[in-house]
Amino acid sequence: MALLKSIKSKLVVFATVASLIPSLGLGLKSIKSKLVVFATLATLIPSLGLGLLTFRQSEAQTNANVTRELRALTDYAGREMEFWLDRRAHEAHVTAASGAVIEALSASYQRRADMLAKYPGALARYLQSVQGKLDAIRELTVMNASGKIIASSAEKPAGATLPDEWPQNSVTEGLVITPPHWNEQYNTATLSVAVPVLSYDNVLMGALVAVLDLRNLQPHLKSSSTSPPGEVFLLDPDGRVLIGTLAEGETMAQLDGPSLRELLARPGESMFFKGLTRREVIGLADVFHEFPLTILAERDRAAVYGDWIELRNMLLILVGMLVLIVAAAAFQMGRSIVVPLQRLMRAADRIADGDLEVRLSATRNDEIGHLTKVFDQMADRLRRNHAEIMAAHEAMQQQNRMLEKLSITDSLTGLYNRNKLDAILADQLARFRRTQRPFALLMLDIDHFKTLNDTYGHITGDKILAKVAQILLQSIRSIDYAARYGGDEFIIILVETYIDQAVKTAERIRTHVEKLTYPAGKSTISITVSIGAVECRSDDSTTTAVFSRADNALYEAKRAGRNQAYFSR
Ligand SMILES: Nc1nc2c(ncn2[C@@H]2O[C@H](COP(=O)(O)OP(=O)(O)OP(=O)(O)O)[C@@H](O)[C@H]2O)c(=O)[nH]1
Repeated sequence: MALLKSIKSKLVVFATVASLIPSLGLGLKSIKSKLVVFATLATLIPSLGLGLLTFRQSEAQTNANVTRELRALTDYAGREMEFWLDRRAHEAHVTAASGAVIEALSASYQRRADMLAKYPGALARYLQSVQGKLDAIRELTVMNASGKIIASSAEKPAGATLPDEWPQNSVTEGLVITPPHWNEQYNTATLSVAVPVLSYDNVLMGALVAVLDLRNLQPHLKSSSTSPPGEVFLLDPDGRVLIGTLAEGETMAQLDGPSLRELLARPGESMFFKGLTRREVIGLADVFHEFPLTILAERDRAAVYGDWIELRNMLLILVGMLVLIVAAAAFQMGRSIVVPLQRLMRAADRIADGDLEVRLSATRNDEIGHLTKVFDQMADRLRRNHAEIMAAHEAMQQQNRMLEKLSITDSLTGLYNRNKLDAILADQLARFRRTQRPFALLMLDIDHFKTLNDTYGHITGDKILAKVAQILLQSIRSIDYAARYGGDEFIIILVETYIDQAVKTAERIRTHVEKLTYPAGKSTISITVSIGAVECRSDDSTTTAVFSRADNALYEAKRAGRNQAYFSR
């Protein structure tokens, strides 16, 4: 039973732990663990509930059946005992009514010395002969009315202590039974039956006491064919076993006090207790009405409930396995939902982080597969839109760059325009103030350009302007600036340059321009430039001041005959 109990408790603990593990491990936050817990509970509660309910009912039914059978056993034993006693009483009555007994007691009663001397021996032999024929009787003793033993079948008659009221009882009831007890002399459980011996004229002369061997009753306690299974015992008032139906060799202990008291307190009611063989039994007691004798019927509990317990354990194992299977299926189902969802979540996170190169391939045809497909389409559309936006952005940036360039470029020559020139000059002036490193400014003007225009036309004039711009760009460093100031005037800013170096650059430009020849029909155009050069000074408070000084220098160059560079410090 201890083993079965432990299996049962293990299963209960297992089922509880199995249902708790996912919830403990995952804190019931994920869909997966929620599904597992739900499926486990949905399986565990109805199957365990229904199963246990059924088993409770079947246990109650089994209990009722066993109780009924045990009652049948005690009833049967009680009836058999009564029959047996009746038969023994009858045998005692017949013996008591025999002439030998009556005459012997008559002699004693009449105090006839001759008879008294003759009868005891003869009576004893008679009693021995009768007792020898009756299996259930161990001793027959004849007593006179005052309780004195007249004769006995036994050498040492056990005698009997007859109750004080015996003479009356014996006449009226005809029978006195002493409580059964363990008889050391005969080494068996016995009880004594005393029947009155009456004279022929119905006067009580004495009694015949028969000592009955209860072992003789033992085969009658249970019917081998009709009695239900179980063992029957007769107990004395202290709970000691007098006889029982147990097979020979089975050792029997005394019933423990509390169990005995409880059994006696509820006669006919079954209960579980440690039986006489120290095994767990279900049993009930009945009290014999004639005298203090308890009839105990019991059955081995394992034998009664063995099948039931096995079935219950099977149910628990089945439920445990069912829970495991369902939990595993739910876990798998949860996984099949959660894993693709996690894939989708990771992909969504990557998109949220700006990585649009996410592609999921939908391998399933269910809702998740549909969701994955839609997600892929959305990501595709997002990629296309993003590419379009990026292309538009790039185009816009290019346009902006072009616009920016146009806004600072002279369209005819490709040099910086006047606006940009103003900004560059302001910047250089500020830089000079910061670093005290001067820059130089060259102002150029094509000589007699009006005449050239007038002679060869404006288009040729434009081409000459572009050629001069080209020479300017080729003549300066990459850090320097060249701009068209307006009409046929150009400005060059030489960064971190003193006037001496500036004059050299101006001279180089002048020479290049002078050497320039441009074909125009049959003739060739040659041009010259006049250049005014200045170095910025600390008293140049504005860009206009620098321009003004450069303009003056140019004017001086023109005035000096053109095709020359003039500088002022
Ligand atoms: N082809 C062409 N001519 C221009 C352009 N802008 C201005 N001009 C002309 O350039 C001429 C400039 O003449 P000026 O600088 O005043 O006089 P000049 O003939 O060069 O004489 P000096 O400068 O004194 O040597 C004018 O006739 C303008 O019409 C232009 O973009 N293209």
